[in-house]
Amino acid sequence: MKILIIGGGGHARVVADILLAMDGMEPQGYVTSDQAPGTAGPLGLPVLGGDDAVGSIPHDGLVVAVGDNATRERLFAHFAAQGENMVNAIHPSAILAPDVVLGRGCMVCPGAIVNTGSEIGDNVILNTGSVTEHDCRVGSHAHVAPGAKVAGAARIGAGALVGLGAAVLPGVAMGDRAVAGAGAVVLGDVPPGLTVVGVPARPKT
Ligand SMILES: CC(=O)SCCNC(=O)CCNC(=O)[C@H](O)C(C)(C)COP(=O)(O)OP(=O)(O)OC[C@H]1O[C@@H](n2cnc3c(N)ncnc32)[C@H](O)[C@@H]1OP(=O)(O)O
Repeated sequence: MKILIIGGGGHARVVADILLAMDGMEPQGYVTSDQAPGTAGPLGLPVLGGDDAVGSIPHDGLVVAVGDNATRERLFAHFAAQGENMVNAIHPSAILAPDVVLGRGCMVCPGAIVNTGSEIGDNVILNTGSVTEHDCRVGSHAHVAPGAKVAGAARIGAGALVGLGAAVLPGVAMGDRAVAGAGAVVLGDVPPGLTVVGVPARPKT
């Protein structure tokens, strides 16, 4: 499948690396206006042009490769509304239990683990070495950052961020667009939009 990578930053480079490691995926290059079309991009893939170029480049699907949740959500909605095939980029070293339900346009990075009974929405990032335990629900456009751990039956709301190395305890619910800062240990539910930090996690002042 010929795949376009929407974005041109570090996150896009990681998506490119994942697609290159997958069987049957042929990443075509980066869709970004930050560099001139035709420029050689990272990992030997070209810069194809800005978002307007997508319609004129032959492809079978695309991945929105932007780390910021709100921007990724906006771009996902834009391209999904145009009928694009939003494909999942799943590194071969990631481990997903056979019954995991994965949405569209997700990125599952090297070493990420998703255990049995979990349901992952659309456009979610499960970053390097993250653990999403059994029976979790991860809402669309959320991000479980590198090394973060989400314990059994926890709920991660749409557009929420579980920061680098953070831990969310069993059954805890993080609301939509809530943020657990890097290293936080989240013991109780977090209201939508609230940022918590520290051990134990408390609202950021
Ligand atoms: C491949 C990749 O790289 S994926 C990267 C994924 N990204 C992440 O995991 C980043 C997670 N983000 C964080 O942890 C951020 O620090 C946030 C979102 C919690 C806060 O960011 P900001 O709102 O910019 O906060 P800011 O840096 O201004 O700090 C505000 C206060 O919170 C404290 N603080 C910030 N982050 C943390 C944290 N993770 N743990 C404890 N305290 C923190 C600061 O020390 C500061 O305290 P002070 O006012 O007493 O000096």
